Amino acid sequence: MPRFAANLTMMFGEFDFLDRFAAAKHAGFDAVEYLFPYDYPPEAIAEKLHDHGLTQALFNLPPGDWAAGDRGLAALPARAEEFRASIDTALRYAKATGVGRVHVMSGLASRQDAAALDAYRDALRRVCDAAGARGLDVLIEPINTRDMPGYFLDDFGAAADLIAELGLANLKLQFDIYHRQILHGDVLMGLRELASLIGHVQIAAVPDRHEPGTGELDDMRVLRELDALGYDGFVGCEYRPAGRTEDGLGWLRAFA
Ligand SMILES: O=C(O)C(=O)[C@H](O)CO
Ligand SMILES: [Mg+2]
Repeated sequence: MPRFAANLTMMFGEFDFLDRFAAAKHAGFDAVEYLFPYDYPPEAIAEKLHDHGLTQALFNLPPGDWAAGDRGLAALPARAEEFRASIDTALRYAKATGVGRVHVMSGLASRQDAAALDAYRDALRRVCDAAGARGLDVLIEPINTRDMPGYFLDDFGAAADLIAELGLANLKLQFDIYHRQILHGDVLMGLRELASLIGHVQIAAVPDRHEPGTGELDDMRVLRELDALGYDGFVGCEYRPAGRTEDGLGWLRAFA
């Protein structure tokens, strides 16, 4: 049975970030994820997790300067030093929060650019090595280029090929159902074919990224498929609630 994690970057926006932990617990979640914890000291996050009995499911490595347009550093040869420093930062937060996996964003680059591809391979080897020594998995996530134009990793097949090529035991696929449907469709077959590579799943309705069950896919059927495949990892609820977060949780209560 998948375990659901509230994505505190997108959900519970009615509250300040540090108050979203309590709100998620109150709404029935036992786990949380978010994009970045770095605006807050690791101890502050750890305290919230502890106080509310929450498991940290996932967060991302620092992505560079998000406000200036960075969307990760891993495939950017000119930012290799910054990427190395970002691993140390993420691992400090990993230690404090007890998270079991971190997502590495590739950045904006072309996969046809040999230097970018080399930088990406090097970056993944490096982060998998450092994270693996602490028992953590590293995730890569194909992201659709309507939401993130120019994103390097915009193809599930390319992600699977890279994981196979690199052969790193703790490198896994972050299967975001929303991105998969926009990029390729064929969601159930994608889950079946890639099941052995999947280290984390996220869900949102397509195309508006609202609550599951409000878009073009039968999200309940997708979740049942995950269950049938024996997936017992986290499903991050990475959607923007159409209204108050709490009012839109009927889909979750219906599934659980
Ligand atoms: O956008 C997503 O789907 C993600 O999961 C990334 O972590 C951030 O863009
Ligand atoms: Mg995602």
